[in-house]
Amino acid sequence: MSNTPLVIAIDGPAASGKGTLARRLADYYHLAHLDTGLTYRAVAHLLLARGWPLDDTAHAVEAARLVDLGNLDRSTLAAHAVGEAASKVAVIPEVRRILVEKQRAFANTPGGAVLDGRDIGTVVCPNADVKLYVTASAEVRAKRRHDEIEANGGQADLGEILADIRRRDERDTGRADSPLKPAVDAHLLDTSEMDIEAAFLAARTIVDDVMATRGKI
Ligand SMILES: Nc1ncnc2c1ncn2[C@@H]1O[C@H](COP(=O)(O)OP(=O)(O)OP(=O)(O)O)[C@@H](O)[C@H]1O
Ligand SMILES: Nc1ccn([C@@H]2O[C@H](COP(=O)(O)O)[C@@H](O)[C@H]2O)c(=O)n1
Repeated sequence: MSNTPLVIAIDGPAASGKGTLARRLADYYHLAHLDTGLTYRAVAHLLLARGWPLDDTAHAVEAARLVDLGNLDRSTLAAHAVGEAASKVAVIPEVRRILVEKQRAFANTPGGAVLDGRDIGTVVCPNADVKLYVTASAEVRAKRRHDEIEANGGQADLGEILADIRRRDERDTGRADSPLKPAVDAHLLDTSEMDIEAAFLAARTIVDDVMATRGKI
């Protein structure tokens, strides 16, 4: 087995299950994990908290510089409205440049890392050892997000969530800078008909196969 640190890049649309897979894979292969969506959420959260417009580049840049990867509070940033706002600040190239620099530094964690987001395989870690593009139909993703909100004691309307997911997909795939798309060398994983365990097993099989081919395991 080689000592080269393993870097796994996971991309995909909202609620596709990439975060769940990233956490499971990081745990299994003993790698550090970064949910890069939280970095865009942190910028949006700061703008919202200070009452600054989401398209105000100067303030968004200031907020991006303040993002501390060691201090991303998932519970504060998880709110649906913050996710929506994040996809608006994510279109600002200057914000992306600052956050991508921080994400790349994380990817260089000595023991290896898993990063999940929208542009990890294409922009942040183009040389990642393994790239996964995790997807599922918009209907399946909306149902998963709906069930997640209800399981956490919230109330959710499936139709509204589906509309939000479609809007977010459009914004993420349609922006000029670093749009969401599979890297040419990404392995596609459609989890529409897989539960979490099946998706994890499929992802592990891909990682193990790639690493075996490259002589790293
Ligand atoms: N294969 C699966 N089958 C059923 N439920 C799943 C599956 N994968 C993930 N989930 C559930 O779907 C919800 C969304 O998953 P997750 O948060 O991992 O998605 P995500 O792609 O990281 O979303 P976002 O980009 O919005 O953060 C969670 O409640 C998770 O438990
Ligand atoms: N690498 C990334 C990660 C996220 N974004 C944007 O942030 C929004 C929120 O992300 P979540 O994964 O937490 O839902 C997302 O809709 C993207 O617009 C990004 O651009 N690049």
